[in-house]
Amino acid sequence: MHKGKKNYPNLITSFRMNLKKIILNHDRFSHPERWKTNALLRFTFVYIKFLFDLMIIKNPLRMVGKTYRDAVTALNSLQSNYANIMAIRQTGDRKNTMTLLEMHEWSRRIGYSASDFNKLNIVHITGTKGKGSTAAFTSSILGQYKEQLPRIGLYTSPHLKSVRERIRINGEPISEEKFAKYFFEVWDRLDSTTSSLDKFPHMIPGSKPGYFKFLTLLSFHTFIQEDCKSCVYEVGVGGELDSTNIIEKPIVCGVTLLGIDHTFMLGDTIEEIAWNKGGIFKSGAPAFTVEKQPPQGLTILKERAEERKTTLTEVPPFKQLENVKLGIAGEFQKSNASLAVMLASEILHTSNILEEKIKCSSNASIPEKFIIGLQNTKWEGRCQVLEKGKNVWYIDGAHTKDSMVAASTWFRDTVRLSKRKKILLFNQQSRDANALVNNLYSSVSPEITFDDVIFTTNVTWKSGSYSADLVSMNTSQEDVEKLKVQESLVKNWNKIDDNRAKTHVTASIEEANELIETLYDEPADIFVTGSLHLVGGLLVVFDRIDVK
Ligand SMILES: Nc1ncnc2c1ncn2[C@@H]1O[C@H](COP(=O)(O)OP(=O)(O)OP(=O)(O)O)[C@@H](O)[C@H]1O
Ligand SMILES: [Mg+2]
Ligand SMILES: [Mg+2]
Repeated sequence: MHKGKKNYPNLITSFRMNLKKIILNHDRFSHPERWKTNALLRFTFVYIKFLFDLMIIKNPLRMVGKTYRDAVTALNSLQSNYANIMAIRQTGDRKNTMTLLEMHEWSRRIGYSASDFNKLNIVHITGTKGKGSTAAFTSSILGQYKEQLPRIGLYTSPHLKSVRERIRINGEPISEEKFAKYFFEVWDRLDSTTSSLDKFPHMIPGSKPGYFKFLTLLSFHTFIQEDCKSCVYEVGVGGELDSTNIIEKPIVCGVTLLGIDHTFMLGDTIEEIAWNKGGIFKSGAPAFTVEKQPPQGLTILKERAEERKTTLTEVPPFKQLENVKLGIAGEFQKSNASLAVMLASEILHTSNILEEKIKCSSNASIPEKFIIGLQNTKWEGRCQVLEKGKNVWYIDGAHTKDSMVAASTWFRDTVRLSKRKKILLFNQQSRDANALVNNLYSSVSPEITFDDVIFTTNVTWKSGSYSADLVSMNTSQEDVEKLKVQESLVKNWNKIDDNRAKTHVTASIEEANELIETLYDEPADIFVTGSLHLVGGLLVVFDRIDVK
């Protein structure tokens, strides 16, 4: 038997030698009958072994504990963003100033310096609401220039169904195989290197970066390996101290709508939040922002731009987009799309693809390719309409006041003429869930009255488990188990709802979906909102049903 390394040529050689042995067996002449049976048995054995070895070669990760599932399990073992927030809450240390120093050190250990990332021609986007949508629009516009820019990277957060959604190339999540391959390359490089304990006391040998930092490093590795010509980066939280701020030379920066969120990390006022977001500005990279920012926030952004020796330009909604059906629904997406136009224009101009930058005024003329890119943008879980059987689902992962108002207004305007039953499916675990429901209620009333309201946990399955990709939840397990939040939401709803919709509580998303199926024989419009974890979990449940 050929004992060489398992690779394709060796496998063929070994297969051929085994066949030869079977044929040349001396039984062939002395005992022809016995030879036939033996030969058949041996041939079957050799053939099965060949197929088995081939499988190992074709899928090397499966056999050595480096599958996509293994990668997700390993990733989930890293410190979550939630744990990070809890630590900050306990220590009162909002400004975790070590983050960036550490990011440089982790990068060094996986074989890169920050200057390697500069080659990725980066668009860096921050803001409170609309980062992901703006990033998706920008990537889709750039994707229209395939000849000059064959590969566009896109790094966003959080994910809905699968963590792969965070690292995309040409708008598509990278494959499970590629995710696992690059994941373990980064993981193993971290395992085989160390940092000086004097300089980096947190980086004790064997320790790894937290969940988000790891994914940020993985995105750089992936985009460099895949030779991406331009990359669009969404900030995780804030800007100044975010791990994506290791980006030193973006081509252009964008700031979407500012609002109050992540106050534990960023501060309680719009000024503090704006200061943090303005931390991504870099000299040499012009910055753009949407119009109608809260004035105090805009003032701080302008100061930050000056301090960083760059310009900040407000982008008005472009007239030419008024009648364009954008790939992401919702009136407010017009401002995100307009911002994306300016960001893409900068990349295309510096790459010598567009001779002139697009003029930043409401009557600017926008090239046809831009319009097609905006129309073709795909972004699940934001103002998404899904028809399933007799029901229509209206899905939006809104979880802050502004986006709840925006999403509820979108639902109200989309279904106001429909005579169908109306159902609300809501989840929010860790924020002020009652306040969000109040925003929702006042935005849809009086036009929309719900027949049923379901408050669910964000647990995916009836068995009490989460889909593996959704384990990194920012949820206190204890609260989920006791359904505390949901019970309190029911009480609150009964206070605010004059029409007295029937209220229900479910312990999982799967259960909520089953309940909805049994509520009515007639069709219903179902509004799903409150958290991206609910939306992601529901889409996973739908996928399972579709497979069945
Ligand atoms: N300009 C806007 N005004 C109000 N709501 C918005 C705006 N843009 C997006 N949203 C809403 O915000 C939510 C998240 O959208 P998106 O993913 O684009 O934003 P994000 O900034 O990436 O949010 P996240 O904090 O979840 O990462 C969605 O519910 C969307 O409908
Ligand atoms: Mg956010
Ligand atoms: Mg996002």
